[in-house]
Amino acid sequence: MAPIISVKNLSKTYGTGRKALNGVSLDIMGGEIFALLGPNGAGKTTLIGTICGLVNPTGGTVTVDGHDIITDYRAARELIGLVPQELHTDAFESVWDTVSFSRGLFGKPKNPAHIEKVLRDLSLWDRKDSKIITLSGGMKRRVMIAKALSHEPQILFLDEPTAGVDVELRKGMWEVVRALKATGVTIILTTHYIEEAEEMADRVGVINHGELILVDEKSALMQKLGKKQLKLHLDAPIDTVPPQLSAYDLALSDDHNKLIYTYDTRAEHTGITALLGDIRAAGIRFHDLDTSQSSLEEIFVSLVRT
Ligand SMILES: Nc1ncnc2c1ncn2[C@@H]1O[C@H](COP(=O)(O)OP(=O)(O)OP(=O)(O)O)[C@@H](O)[C@H]1O
Repeated sequence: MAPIISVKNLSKTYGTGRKALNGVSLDIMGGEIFALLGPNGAGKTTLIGTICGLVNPTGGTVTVDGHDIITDYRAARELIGLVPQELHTDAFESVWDTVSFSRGLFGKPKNPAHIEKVLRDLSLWDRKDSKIITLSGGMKRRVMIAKALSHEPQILFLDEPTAGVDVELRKGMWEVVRALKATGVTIILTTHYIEEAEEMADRVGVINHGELILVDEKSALMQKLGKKQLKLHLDAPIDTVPPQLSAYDLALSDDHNKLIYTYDTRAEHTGITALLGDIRAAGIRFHDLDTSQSSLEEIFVSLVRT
């Protein structure tokens, strides 16, 4: 199957000299949900903006369903719906009008049946006559999606769809995105939340300093990223990790008061039970323990290092 989006050796250097994309190549397959992960300033918005024709690349090519985004801009852009990070709609317009207007911007003839379907799919139908200003935050975000879907695109870009929303709303948004996938729309989303990528994506790409450092099936990536740490607070400091515990690859904190065990949350056996038994056998006592999950930021750092 040919990819619906094909990015080849894409580069972008802004007028300031800032290199935001450096030789990015990526194929997106029709019907998949692709999550683009990356720390602030990694180049996610620049990559999306370039594919959507909002940012001019300085090198490389992008085709959308075979249409070059520069030489065949209109055809490429028509296939794409973009939901930007910020909500900017006219607060005093009705839901129906604002979504219908978005369709008009693409020069598409009126199609009330499609607008109705989009609003129903996004659970906005009973608010179609409400002014945007009267809607909750979650509804406003769904209006942004409805606007992006108004011209019947095959591909939907969501830039940080759940940034700053509470857990409840985030879950609602995930359901909306899953339902859209079921209608055959290809979805590319950017996120800081590893949980979001884990919940939704078929594949995940990690971008850092303008380079795509990893693209993988979600399940494979989560295996690599799903590291947790167990910290044991010792009764008394120790000089070194005793040799009989060498199999666990333990680290000793700088103050020699804590033993740190890194394990894989998704492995069948974490090894914690055996470790605690062997620590006791080695005569080491501890009075407290805690666990922590590596943050996305830390994961990126470790990915970049390897
Ligand atoms: N219009 C611009 N002019 C100059 N530099 C820019 C411009 N837009 C972005 N940059 C720079 O390019 C780099 C990539 O920015 P980009 O917005 O693509 O990152 P991002 O991964 O989307 O970050 P965030 O998660 O903060 O949105 C950053 O260093 C940013 O400061």
